[in-house]
Amino acid sequence: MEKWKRSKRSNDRGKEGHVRESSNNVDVAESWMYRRSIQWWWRFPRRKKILEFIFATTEDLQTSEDPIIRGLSHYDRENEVKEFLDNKGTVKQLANSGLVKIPRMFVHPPSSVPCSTALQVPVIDLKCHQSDRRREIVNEICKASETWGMFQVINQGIPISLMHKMLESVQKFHEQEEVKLDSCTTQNKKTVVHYSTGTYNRAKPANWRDTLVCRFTDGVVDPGDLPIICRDAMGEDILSGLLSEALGLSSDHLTNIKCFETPRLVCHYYPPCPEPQLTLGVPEHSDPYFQTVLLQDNIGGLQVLHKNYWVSVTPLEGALTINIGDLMQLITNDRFKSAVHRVKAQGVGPRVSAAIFLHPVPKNQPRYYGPLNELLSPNDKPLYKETQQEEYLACHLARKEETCVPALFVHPSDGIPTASSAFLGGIELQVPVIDLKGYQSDQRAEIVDAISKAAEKWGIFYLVNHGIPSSVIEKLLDSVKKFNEQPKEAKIEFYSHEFKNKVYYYTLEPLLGLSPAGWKDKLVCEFEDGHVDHVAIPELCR
Ligand SMILES: O=C(O)CCC(=O)C(=O)O
Ligand SMILES: [Fe+2]
Repeated sequence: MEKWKRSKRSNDRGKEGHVRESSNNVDVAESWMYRRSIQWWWRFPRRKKILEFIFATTEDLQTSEDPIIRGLSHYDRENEVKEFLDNKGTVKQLANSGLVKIPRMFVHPPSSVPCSTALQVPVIDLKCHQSDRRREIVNEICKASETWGMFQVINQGIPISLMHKMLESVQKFHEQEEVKLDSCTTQNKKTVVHYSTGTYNRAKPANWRDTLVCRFTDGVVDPGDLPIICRDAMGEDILSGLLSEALGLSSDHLTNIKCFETPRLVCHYYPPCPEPQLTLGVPEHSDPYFQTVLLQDNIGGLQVLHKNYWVSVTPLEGALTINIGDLMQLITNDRFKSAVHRVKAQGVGPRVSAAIFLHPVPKNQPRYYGPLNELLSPNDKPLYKETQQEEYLACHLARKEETCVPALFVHPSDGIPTASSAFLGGIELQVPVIDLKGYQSDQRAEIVDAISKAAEKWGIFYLVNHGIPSSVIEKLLDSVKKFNEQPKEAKIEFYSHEFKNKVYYYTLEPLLGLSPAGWKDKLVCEFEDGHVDHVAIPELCR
């Protein structure tokens, strides 16, 4: 499962991530590097960001309206979190305080994926689903689940007045004079209700929303525990039948294997945000369950990733949004796609939504799910091993933790595995080590032979006994470290993208281009004519 997630993301990014320069006006008198730097510098407006970043004061960074610049500013997160929690700890409370700049902890890195208004999430009319239109509806659901992983349904039989009532009650809950966090965490045998505005003890950006979660732990849902709209189970019986048929299975198949056994109700409240371009209500994710049924109000903000574009799920009166989850993708062996989606913060609102996540059987009766045999033809390989929900969830959460690197630095995966053992399939995988001892005497022929082989096969090798004292090597590494660890002010005199200089220090070079940033800062000292200009070198490194 982990594998597909990574490659899926990286493919998406890869498509737009690698734009190469073409240099048609070749002037042989100029060095390639210099020409390229000039082209970059003038061609892309992102050079402005570099200038802003270099010359910014801490205050400029902290108040910039640019998410890249603001996101690079340092801040005392612990203090911000404390202040937020001391001040009642809800985003609604924060929004109501009249602030014009959002706290730094809410700043999310910008997405490198563009938005599209040309594409439209499918809308499927379920009217007459039990009669002559059923075949047509099943086909539409099948196509939408295979290509989008998300669609809206209308005429599913739930009265619009009930939908409004549900959203109103969510709004009322969140707008209570004082929502007491502790008293909301009630626990009885059947239901756990948990009110939260997020987890702040991680380095990840905080989300611009408050959330109420109701979990029905043992799978036995007491209708009295549920808001009225959920008592109709959001029409999930209808959908379960239609989805089963869309897969060519009998209509009770998904119900029989208990895909939708345990619902979890999540009620979100997204207050209006003074800087909506800097934050997110829900960051990019897929739902790690079988299916989600979502009711949203008319504010908008939900977006789904499709063909490498963010596409808005336009609010439609009386519609429910159906979202295929990871486990559905797993049992259909990738036929149905789990939708990657996010919720953008809005300047207006509040926005209110209620989602029902459909899980399989509860924790105390674990059940394993793998690609369904019924869906595998003799030539199909199951793409996933069997897993149970808890195991999958743990994996999903761990993966979420990994991805807190700003989008600017995310590189597409090359898909090449790393050989962690020295032997792979019986072949020795170790970079050659060549001992230079005796290179001027009897060992010379042997050494030359080893170098020739290593150069042909590997293109890289270690040298030992090369005559450079280890104290010199240590000193060099130490000076590199010391140079980089100096305060910004000490390094700024070397900061340059003019590759004509003999010594230059730079970082974030891709702000000039379109490829992802490297996780490094770089000091370059060029001695083209073999003449080392000591004065040009930073003192620490001489
Ligand atoms: O509020 C929404 O529109 C979507 C929320 C969501 O994606 C989630 O809770 O997983
Ligand atoms: Fe979601």
